[in-house]
Amino acid sequence: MLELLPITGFVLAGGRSSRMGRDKALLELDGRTLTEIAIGKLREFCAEVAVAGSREDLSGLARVVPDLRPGLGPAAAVEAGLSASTQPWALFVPVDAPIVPVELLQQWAELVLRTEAKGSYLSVVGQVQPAFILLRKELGARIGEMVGAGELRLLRLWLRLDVMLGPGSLLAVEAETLPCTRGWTSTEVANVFANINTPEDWNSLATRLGQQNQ
Ligand SMILES: Nc1nc2c(ncn2[C@@H]2O[C@H](COP(=O)(O)OP(=O)(O)OP(=O)(O)O)[C@@H](O)[C@H]2O)c(=O)[nH]1
Repeated sequence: MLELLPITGFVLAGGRSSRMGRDKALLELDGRTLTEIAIGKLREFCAEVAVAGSREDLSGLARVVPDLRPGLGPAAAVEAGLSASTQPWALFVPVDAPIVPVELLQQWAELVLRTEAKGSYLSVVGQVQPAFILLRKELGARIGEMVGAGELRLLRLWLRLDVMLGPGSLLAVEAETLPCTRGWTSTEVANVFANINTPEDWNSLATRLGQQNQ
């Protein structure tokens, strides 16, 4: 069994799922919802696991932390999560990226927690994955100010935070450099981050996994 890290792991499970046309958090793969799949991964290495979103319907699965500013997107969920975290670090993963390997998340977190960094984001062949977020809890107030000032796009939030905290404070980790992706092509690495936004994305994932869409 892996050692649990001092992290509250949040599954980002709010949002409108408008492109999908049905609630992405409740889609099922192999008899488990995407929320259950994400929670299961975080439980393997995070000391606490919670759902970020105004989702009382998911409260049977884990502690639910409602958005402080509902309807404003994932940045507002990050604000709420940092404030509610019981651990010194908070990790956020989107519910709609169900095939990201747990080893990748865990190896990323272990690497970051060994550094002095204040936070980290993952990147894949030069592309930032803005919804995979690891931040020290102490950044909650600053993030709250930024979100309160209308900075709701995660990518812009990262850029501003980078400037505000100074060089080296945020660690960009390339997923290709983690031990668990050794020997993978860059396409294979990028593929595991593919998130599910539309029925077409969902069907092609199900086809790829050789499973029946439910
Ligand atoms: N807690 C919370 N999570 C959100 C919110 N908006 C999006 N998310 C989550 O963030 C991740 C990425 O969401 P998107 O696909 O960009 O947005 P979405 O609203 O779910 O879907 P669309 O309506 O199709 O854009 C998913 O895991 C969502 O569940 C929000 O307002 N609150």
